[in-house]
Amino acid sequence: MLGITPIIALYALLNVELQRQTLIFSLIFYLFTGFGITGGYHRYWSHRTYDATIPFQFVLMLAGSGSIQGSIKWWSRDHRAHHRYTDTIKDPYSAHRGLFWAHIGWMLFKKDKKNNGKVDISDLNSDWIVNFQEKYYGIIAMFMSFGLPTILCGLLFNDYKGGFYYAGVVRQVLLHHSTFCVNSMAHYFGEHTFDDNRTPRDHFITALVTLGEGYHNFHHEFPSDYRNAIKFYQYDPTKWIIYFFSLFGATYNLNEFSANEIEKGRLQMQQKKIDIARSKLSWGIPLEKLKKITFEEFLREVKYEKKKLFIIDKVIYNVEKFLSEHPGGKGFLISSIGREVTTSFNGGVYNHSNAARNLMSHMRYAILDGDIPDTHRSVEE
Ligand code: HEM
Repeated sequence: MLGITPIIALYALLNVELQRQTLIFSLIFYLFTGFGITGGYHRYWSHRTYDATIPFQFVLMLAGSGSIQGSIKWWSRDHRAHHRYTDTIKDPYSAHRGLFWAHIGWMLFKKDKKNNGKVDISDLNSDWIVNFQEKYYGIIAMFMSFGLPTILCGLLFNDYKGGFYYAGVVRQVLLHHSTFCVNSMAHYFGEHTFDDNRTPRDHFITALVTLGEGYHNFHHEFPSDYRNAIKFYQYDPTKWIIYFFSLFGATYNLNEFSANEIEKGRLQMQQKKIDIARSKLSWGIPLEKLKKITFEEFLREVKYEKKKLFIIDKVIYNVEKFLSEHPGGKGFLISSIGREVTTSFNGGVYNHSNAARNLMSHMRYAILDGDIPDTHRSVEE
């Protein structure tokens, strides 16, 4: 199927006329069958992120079958393994095996069965809709993917041929690759919003292509949430549709992860990024690594060794190289040498900016050991 349908789709694009009504129908049918995968196979059966009435589940099953992506049981089993063993050899579509493998290679090449990650699918085994679909999968999938669109376009617009080729084959090929992008693009492009230990990423473009599944970093962190992005305006039509049907009771118990925990994860990741950026900058010699000298030793160095030192907040600074660069003028610094000038620095003379305080860290010389006689403290001018 993966190899034949793209060739038929290409033939259709080059040879079969596309009517306007058939195009519109194909788009709607694309959304319908796509939602069968994102809202059905994925968020309902694989992750149980919400509950749904039996008729709604049945429609989800039919819609998902129409995308020809295997049975619910097969799809969800592999998907649970993907979550449990993300990026490892037991992950069926591990992104560590390359973009092509994650996108489609994992279905084209034979896999070693001993690498199949074990997951619990007891709930799927006891789900009668899942079992019904498993039993009649071939016939349901063929009818939903090709039969139904052909019949409907034929009866509605007298376009059986367009219905088969465009609403059937072309739609199905596009939908395949849209879903496959969740395993490939969503693990390669975008932001690690909540966790950067594994490959899933958040990206708006991937969300556009995949009916909202592109906020994949969020999804891997909070897979039990029915949403893939928490802000109502973030592009996730699957979330909107599930919510819309909850207004009529067709879906219910929509699970949302604790907002507090989501925010914690986001902030921790931001902190991690800040820490990495910080570590690339020079912040001066850390205070704990400075030598300690007494006030008498400090005075001796100033008097006999002619060092240009002064004290601010118990830290001794050497401003020798800074004298002529000081934006406030050389005079203020020279008159501060051999003194404790905390008050002057913090507003007594001038309240320095954050930039000045950062700059100052590069002039650290020593830590003051003990107290300072009052006669050597800051002056107010
Ligand atoms: C290592 C220590 C010091 C550093 C790195 C430093 C740095 C600076 C910098 C960057 C400015 C520009 C304005 C700003 O960014 O806030 C400035 C302005 C100034 N500083 Fe300092 N300063 C130091 C110590 C002192 C001391 C001890 C005094 C006074 C006793 C002083 C007095 C002034 C004055 C009066 C201005 C000018 C304000 C103006 O007219 O705009 N500074 N300093």
